[in-house]
Amino acid sequence: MIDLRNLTKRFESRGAKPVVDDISMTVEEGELCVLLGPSGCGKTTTLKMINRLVQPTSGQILIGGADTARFDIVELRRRIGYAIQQVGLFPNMTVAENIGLVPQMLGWDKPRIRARTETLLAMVSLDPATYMPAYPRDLSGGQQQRVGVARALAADPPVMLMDEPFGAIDPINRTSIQDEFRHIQKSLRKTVMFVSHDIDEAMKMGDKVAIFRDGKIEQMASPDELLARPASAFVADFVGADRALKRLRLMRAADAALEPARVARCGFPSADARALLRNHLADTLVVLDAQDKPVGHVGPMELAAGGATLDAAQVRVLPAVVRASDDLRSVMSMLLAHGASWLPGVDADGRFIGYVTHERIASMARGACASGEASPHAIAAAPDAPELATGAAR
Ligand SMILES: Nc1ncnc2c1ncn2[C@@H]1O[C@H](COP(=O)(O)OP(=O)(O)OP(=O)(O)O)[C@@H](O)[C@H]1O
Repeated sequence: MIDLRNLTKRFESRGAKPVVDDISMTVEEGELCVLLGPSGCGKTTTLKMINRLVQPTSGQILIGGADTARFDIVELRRRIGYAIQQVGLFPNMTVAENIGLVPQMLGWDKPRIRARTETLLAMVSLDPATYMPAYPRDLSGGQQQRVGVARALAADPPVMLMDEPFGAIDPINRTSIQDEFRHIQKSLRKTVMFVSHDIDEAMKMGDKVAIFRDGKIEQMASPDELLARPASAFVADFVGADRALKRLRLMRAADAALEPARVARCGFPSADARALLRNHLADTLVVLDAQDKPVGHVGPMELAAGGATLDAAQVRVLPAVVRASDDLRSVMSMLLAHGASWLPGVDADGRFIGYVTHERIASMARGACASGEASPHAIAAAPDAPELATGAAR
């Protein structure tokens, strides 16, 4: 846990006005907190006070409940991993030597350092055999930043400070390293303070986001809370006019899927299928195969044109399916691309989990439907609805 209490920093050259002004905040163990705000608002200075690259003017910094002012500075820095945009790899050392530096200072033996270096390189998706003997000049900017992250993790510090660590990476590689780092951070339960300029990065990475303004914290909250309820005009402005769309990125198709029982299968009585449509005030049924995977859909017209039971020839092709883990912004974009008002959601095995509709997503973006609440158009099955597909309902 990182606990900042009434932390203030004044630089003499900057006069009486503090650049960090009496801030208090707590980052719980295993949490990643992003410091976000305009240039010059004191984010980096806050970070640097934690590992004492900058000496606080006043206030307290506690790590794991202990006041860091009492720690020996070398010991303090060994306990805190630090990754910065400029990376700062030593050019005359190999990648392995760069990563092994702190473990070596801690007196680890060579086999342990080698094993750790191999694990960390694999973790950041760099092949250990190829990259351990390489020099920083042999690597791209993005690869250097990956090594920088591996080095910050080397001695397994409980706390990590990261200052725009992915800032120099192109957007495509940045997305993948953000995903990888978030996965590593969650699985290793590192407590991380992460400075960013990038609102999308902050919303994606942070358990909490602290919005800084002129050395003060304007609002600290979860990404969803910040987007849904910005505490001030400054925060609303900062998170952007498209905050409803940004919120959609934080939500998954699984949270939006509705009416998993509104389904049919080939061979089912057409009269029952029509009754199911009536009872749900719906104009379509997803048709499932024996494994509960969507194979198409039918509406009243197909049912009217067919015989007594539903036949494969009546089933219309689905334009696409949505995976449960897809974020709702991507789903919205799929709906628009296909000109569809809904698409079937499927789980990791391809089994139907429900309808993901345009209306439901719009309603979630507005915040009208917290997950779990019924959407206004979700009409529950009437008690006399035929039990066409109990096997598919979940
Ligand atoms: N050593 C220093 N001496 C004097 N002023 C400094 C020093 N370090 C930082 N500052 C000033 O303190 C203010 C806050 O700087 P800081 O680097 O913490 O901001 P930031 O929010 O991290 O900005 P950015 O996003 O641009 O990195 C700035 O106005 C900066 O010029």
